[in-house]
Amino acid sequence: MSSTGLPEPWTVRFSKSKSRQYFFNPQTKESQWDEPEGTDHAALKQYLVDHPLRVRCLHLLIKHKDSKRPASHRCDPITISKEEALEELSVYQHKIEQGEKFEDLAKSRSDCSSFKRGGDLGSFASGEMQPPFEKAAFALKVGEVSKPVETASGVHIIKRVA
Ligand SMILES: O=C(N[C@H](Cc1nc2ccccc2[nH]1)C(=O)O)c1cc2ccccc2s1
Repeated sequence: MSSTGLPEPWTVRFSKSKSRQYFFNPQTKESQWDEPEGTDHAALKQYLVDHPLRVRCLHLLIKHKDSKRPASHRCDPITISKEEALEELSVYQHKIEQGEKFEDLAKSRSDCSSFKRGGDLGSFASGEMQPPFEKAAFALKVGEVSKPVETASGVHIIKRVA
């Protein structure tokens, strides 16, 4: 039995088209919706808590002059340095720690087009977002807020919501 609770060599994956998890056997190339015979259901449940297949996050992005797309609905072009962006982000980090609503802060300040949705990026799987963002997002527990995360887009605070 592997740490997944599934009998070897079965793995658990996520079907985007059907928006649900499925099970895949890399040896036989079989795939199926139902848990394979002999699955330890409690162990699989815990595994998926510790290794979510997808997460849903809000984020607040502050871009800087070296961002890969230094443009924003808020102002063009973006001229602040990365250090200034990090300085400003720490102000928002403090506001969040003081209980201000993440969505409101993202709506008013984020340079990502997701600002319209309170910074909501929807749910995503591994491989869909820039690696530093993915690493930080998947390390969060539901409800947790990250420390500043740097990507090619700028500097972010991430809140995992699911
Ligand atoms: O890449 C996007 N927006 C970029 C900025 C950006 N770069 C990111 C990098 C990682 C995660 C989110 C990110 N947002 C932009 O507006 O210049 C996305 C916008 C949206 C909007 C809704 C859902 C997903 C996404 S991903």
